[in-house]
Amino acid sequence: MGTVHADTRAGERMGAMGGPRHRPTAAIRYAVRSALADRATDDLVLVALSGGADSMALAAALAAEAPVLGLRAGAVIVDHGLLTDSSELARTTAGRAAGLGLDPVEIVSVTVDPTGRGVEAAARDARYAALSGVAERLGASLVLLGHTRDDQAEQVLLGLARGSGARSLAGMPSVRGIFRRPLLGVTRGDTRSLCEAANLPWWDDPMNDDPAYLRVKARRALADLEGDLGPGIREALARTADQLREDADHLDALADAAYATTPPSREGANRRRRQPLTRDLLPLDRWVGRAAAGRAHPCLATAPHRGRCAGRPGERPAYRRLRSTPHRLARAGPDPRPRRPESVPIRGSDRPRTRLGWAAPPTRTVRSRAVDAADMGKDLEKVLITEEQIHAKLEELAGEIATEYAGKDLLLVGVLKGAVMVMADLMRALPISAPVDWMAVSSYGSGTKSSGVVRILKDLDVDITGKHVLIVEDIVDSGLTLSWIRANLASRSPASVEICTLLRKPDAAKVEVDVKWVGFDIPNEFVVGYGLDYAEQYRGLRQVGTLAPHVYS
Ligand SMILES: O=P(O)(O)OC[C@H]1O[C@H](OP(=O)(O)OP(=O)(O)O)[C@H](O)[C@@H]1O
Ligand code: HPA
Repeated sequence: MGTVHADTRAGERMGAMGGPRHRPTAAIRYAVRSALADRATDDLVLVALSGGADSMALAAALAAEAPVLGLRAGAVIVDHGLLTDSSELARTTAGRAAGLGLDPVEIVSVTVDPTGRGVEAAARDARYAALSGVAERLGASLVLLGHTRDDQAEQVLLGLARGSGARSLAGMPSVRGIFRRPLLGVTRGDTRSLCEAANLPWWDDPMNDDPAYLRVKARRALADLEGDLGPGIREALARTADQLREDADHLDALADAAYATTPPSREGANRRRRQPLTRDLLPLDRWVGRAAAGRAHPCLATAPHRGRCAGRPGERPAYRRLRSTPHRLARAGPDPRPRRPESVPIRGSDRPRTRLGWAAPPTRTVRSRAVDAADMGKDLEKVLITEEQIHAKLEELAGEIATEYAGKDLLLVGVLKGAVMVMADLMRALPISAPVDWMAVSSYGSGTKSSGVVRILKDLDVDITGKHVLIVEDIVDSGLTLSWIRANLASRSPASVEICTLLRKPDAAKVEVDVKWVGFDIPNEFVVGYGLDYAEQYRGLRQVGTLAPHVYS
């Protein structure tokens, strides 16, 4: 890496740039000024400089605009080492950048390893990594890239040829992380024109003429198309990219919203298939993601499905591909792989798992069998809270709750299934009458890990706008469920949202939840009874306790 310092001729160069009456110069300077408008005084902005006309014009505009906006401006030249004279070219370009008044100017040498993906992709990855690295080291807040409308048109054409959906037709975004592309609205002709007006030399990368590269092929194809279809083709393709980007963003936003309200896919592919498409569609990319990890029905683990998910973080599979998934499942029939045994092994943990991934006492296997009611008590190792204690506590809480909500429009919201007992007894203890509604939720978590993101399995039947909502729960353990539910309900414009829980494990808290009424704080042990289950058993116990080791063996 080398550093070249600025010379003092920058002002002269700027004066020679063509001035406001030179249309391409004005357009490029305006584009750069707009891209910098949100920067704070003294921010450092870098330009990624290849030495070609596009990036030289961008560098000149940055050098002219930055001082006006109170910003610092520098340049980074990435030497890909792909040409024999690449280091000399890099040095020359650095000298030109310094001549524009950019400071600092840095050259970064990268190694391009094309194995398995081609030179273009490997060079791009190496370049972006190098640019990010320099920006971070220098504390730059932005890196400007010199892609023009012509590059955008080529990008869209390449996306069209790939046939891979809206996101790839959306072309290059003008903003991605620290990178900005201010010149997407100007043409390659404009950048050359600015360079000529400013008497700025540039060099043409011979790789830009090598038909071995896809981009060069696209450039030539576009030139042909322009001949046949008229000169507006580049602009039209770039406009298509803008429109499709908005569409793709909107679909992503719809997908996120749908995730928040669609039932989960716990029970497997066959059940999911029966759900209506509208609700089913967007969570299907979760299925496709599972396919990538080999966990879903094997018919989903095909290359296209995998390919759309794996290795492209942040990109969703195309709508059409998702839409085909239920049909694939329907055609493929049941999963041919051996089914899980009836017993459910407890993976990766010595505690049973809930929907949010917490665990319980030493455990190997849970038999999914009915437990004789008479045996339930025998399966307890220790009773932590007796039936009498529970009822006394609920009477006490009910009194406080009645005082708090006297004369108010109260709605009790129970969280299925564990809260059934608490709700039933609390309602009967309440001296006021209040309607009740239920929610059922499930975590997005996979395996024994929870993301803490919850999905609604069953939503409330009623609108809670203006109502005082009291969430009634059996237990607050990690707090993840309740903090999510509370935030979700709070977003529906109720008059208030409070929580009442019979049990709380202060030592298990992963997030702080403000619980207004707590029956008992208990130690961080796995408990059952009074609505709380272990593998769906023991909910009917009248007391709360811990299970004996023989249950887990
Ligand atoms: O504080 P957290 O770690 O989020 O755990 C609390 C949640 O766990 C229990 O539900 P569970 O997932 O066992 O479902 P269930 O009510 O159907 O038994 C309980 O009813 C809470 O909703
Ligand atoms: N037991 C049963 N269900 C639970 C628990 C527990 O300790 N914590 C959260 N859900």
